[in-house]
Amino acid sequence: MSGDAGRTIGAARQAEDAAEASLRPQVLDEFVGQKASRENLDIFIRAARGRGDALDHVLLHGPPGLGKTTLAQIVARELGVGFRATSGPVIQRAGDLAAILTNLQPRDVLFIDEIHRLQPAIEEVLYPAMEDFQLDLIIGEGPAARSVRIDLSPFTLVAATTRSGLLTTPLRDRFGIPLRLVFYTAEELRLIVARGAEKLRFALSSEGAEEIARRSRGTPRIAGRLLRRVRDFAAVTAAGQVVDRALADAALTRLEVDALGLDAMDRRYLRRIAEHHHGGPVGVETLAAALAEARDTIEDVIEPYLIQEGLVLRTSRGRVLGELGWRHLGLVPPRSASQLPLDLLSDSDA
Ligand SMILES: Nc1ncnc2c1ncn2[C@@H]1O[C@H](COP(=O)(O)OP(=O)(O)OP(=O)(O)O)[C@@H](O)[C@H]1O
Repeated sequence: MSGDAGRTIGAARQAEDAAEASLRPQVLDEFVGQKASRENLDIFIRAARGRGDALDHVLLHGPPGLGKTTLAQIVARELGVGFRATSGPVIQRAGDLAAILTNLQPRDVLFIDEIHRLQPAIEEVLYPAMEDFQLDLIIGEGPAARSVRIDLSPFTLVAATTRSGLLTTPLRDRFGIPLRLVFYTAEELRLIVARGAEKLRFALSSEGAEEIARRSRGTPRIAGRLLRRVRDFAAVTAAGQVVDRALADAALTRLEVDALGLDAMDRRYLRRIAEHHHGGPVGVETLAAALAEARDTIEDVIEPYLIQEGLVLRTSRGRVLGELGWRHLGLVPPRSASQLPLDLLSDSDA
């Protein structure tokens, strides 16, 4: 029974992944938004290509679904080199990383997702590999152990993390090109949605695209997902019609995506702070336990957008519901909530 359920979820996930891949931009020019990062990358890629060198190592950081994997693939394509992908938690032993590194061709791109989850011992193997394209391995154990040095082809490490604050300083310092990805504007997302609809041969009006974009939490991955769900909804309820704003709104409302683009989980989070903690401050661990979510999910997936939109504030004493948060829930903020705490934490203090 559980095996079947696992297969079903696996199959659904695979279908979603395939649908997502079909919407991925292939070259830098097709990549919408992230102007500063895109322009910097463009210059560094041209320079590396001109010199025939490997591009310097790139660190992409920012919330999930903003295009880190997509950009890494584009970097390899623009450089005209091979692309190899892995992720921090998958690399269990130094030998796993050594096998990947020794198989790279000159100037290849190695993408490591979730690099903040790399084990410290493996991180140490990465330092000389990144700096001098050399691998120092210990072979054998005890008195017979000896160290061997292997030369690697020059390569580019493109690493992604949702939390650059969790990286050790020596690792962070080894990336010559650190790029921070930010939430997309509604206009950028409208363009992504309109192009996606074109690729899916789905008749969506400009206002329909705008409605989906506005409710995508600043995130292309969510925009792509909502676009596919609106298409499903329209195919059943309004076959053959151009999907306009009203139809998009009806589909999104049915999906419980509200006017600000928040989903049921976002609202549970906000309501918890309002109703159980009088608007906060409340610690993230307390919220995670109450909502039965991992702390990482709260901090990486739920909070960044709510904080950016001013619905929630992060203070040294915990999370506080902002006035907008109260209003969004249709509640009146208690008088003290309008006095903003002065000890707000900056983005990097997690
Ligand atoms: N700038 C963009 N223009 C168009 N589509 C984009 C853009 N960025 C991302 N996408 C789309 O959003 C989806 C998610 O992108 P991607 O997998 O690269 O995100 P990510 O930041 O690597 O997320 P995660 O770190 O969670 O894997 C992809 O389907 C991709 O097509």
